[in-house]
This record gives sequence, C-alpha cells and structure tokens, in this order.
Amino acid sequence: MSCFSFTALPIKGLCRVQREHIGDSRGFLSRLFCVDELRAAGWEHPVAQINHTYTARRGTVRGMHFQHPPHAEMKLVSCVRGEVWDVAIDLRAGSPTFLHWYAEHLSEENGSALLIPEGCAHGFQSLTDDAELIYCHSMAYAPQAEGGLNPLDGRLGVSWPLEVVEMSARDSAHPMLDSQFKGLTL
Ligand SMILES: Cc1cn([C@H]2C[C@H](O)[C@@H](COP(=O)(O)OP(=O)(O)O[C@H]3O[C@H](C)C(=O)[C@H](O)[C@H]3O)O2)c(=O)[nH]c1=O
Repeated sequence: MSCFSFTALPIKGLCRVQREHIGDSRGFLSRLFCVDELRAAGWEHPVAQINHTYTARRGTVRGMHFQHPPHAEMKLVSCVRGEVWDVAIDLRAGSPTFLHWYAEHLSEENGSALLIPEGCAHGFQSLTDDAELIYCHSMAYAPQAEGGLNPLDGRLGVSWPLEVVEMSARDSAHPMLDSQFKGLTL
C-alpha cells in the first residue's frame, strides 16, 4: 500500500508529496519518510539527519538556506503542527528556472510535504502561531558549507503572504544577490 502520492512542480526535482493518513476510530498513522517510495520522486540517498523546528509567532520567516556542494542536500519538509508557506528557490547554475521560486502551503491538516532537490534554497513563513516542521535531510549538517539568501531580496521577489514579523539576525544579514551570482554547480 502506497503511503505517498507525488505531484511534479514547475522547478525540476521539486515535488509535492501528499502523505496519506491511515485512519481509524483512534486517529491516524502517516509516514514521514520511506526510502523505497521516495525513490520514485528522486530521493536516492539514505536519510542523514532529521530536524525539527518550532516557530512561535505567525509571520516569522526562516531561510533562505542551502548547503554548498559537495554538501548540497535534498530536504523533505513536513508540517506537523499549524501551517506554513514553504518556499524553494532554484539556485542551479544554468537551470531554465534559475532564481525562480515556488511555494506550497504545508499544514498539519493537509498532510502535504515538499521535496526539495539539491541546489535549491529553502525557507518558509509561519501562517499560524506554534508551527512545527520536520525536515528529512539527505546530507548531514555542514556549517562550513552553509549558504543563505536574504528572504527579502528584491532579485528573488518572494511575495511573503504576511508581514514579516521576525527573522534571525543571521537571516536578516544574508547579502542581497548581485549580478555576479551565477548559482551553484552540482
Ligand atoms: C540546520 C542545523 C542548524 N544547527 C544549528 C545552527 C544554529 O546555531 C541553530 C539554528 O540554525 P538555523 O538558524 O540555520 O535554523 P533555521 O533558521 O531554523 O533553519 C531551518 O529552517 C530553514 C528554513 C531550513 O531550510 C533549514 O534546513 C532549517 O534548519 O541550529 C544545528 O546544530 N544543526 C543543524 O542541522
């Protein structure tokens, strides 16, 4: 029995993953990850790390994060509490969708997840207080390879649905892109 259904999105490798709820009178079970099933969506690696974030305030933005090669990673992002507006940006040099962004509503209710390919930055805005995300990563955290784009960068043009009420100092300090930025070569 398949626990996921996949919808390809306008950025190559980006995929909406619908996590099926197996319900009964007690409630439900849903799967967060399955290497056999997710292979069909391009996930070839074992899960290297699973992270959990809690975001207290509606309107908070985290992102836009990525890891430089050779630590470029895939992420499978699921919202297990509240709702977020989840954004991926294509940073792959030469990609026909270079610097294009795409967003999905992920929520506890809709059971959707976003599979983000290597070479894309990820960020989100919480649409509710007390939003919680679970991230499956295909590569371990490599602080020396961390990269970030400014979520408010006009060159990216991400139209956040709510007023941005909070960002980390580090995210606020990400430089704005200039014309020299040619993207990541994977
Ligand atoms: C990713 C990571 C971070 N950290 C440390 C580094 C910082 O001292 C602290 C918070 O990290 P950061 O501000 O990067 O966390 P977020 O801004 O919440 O980033 C998260 O949300 C955005 C949208 C993402 O896409 C990231 O993958 C995800 O980690 O945890 C660790 O110790 N291990 C880790 O695996």
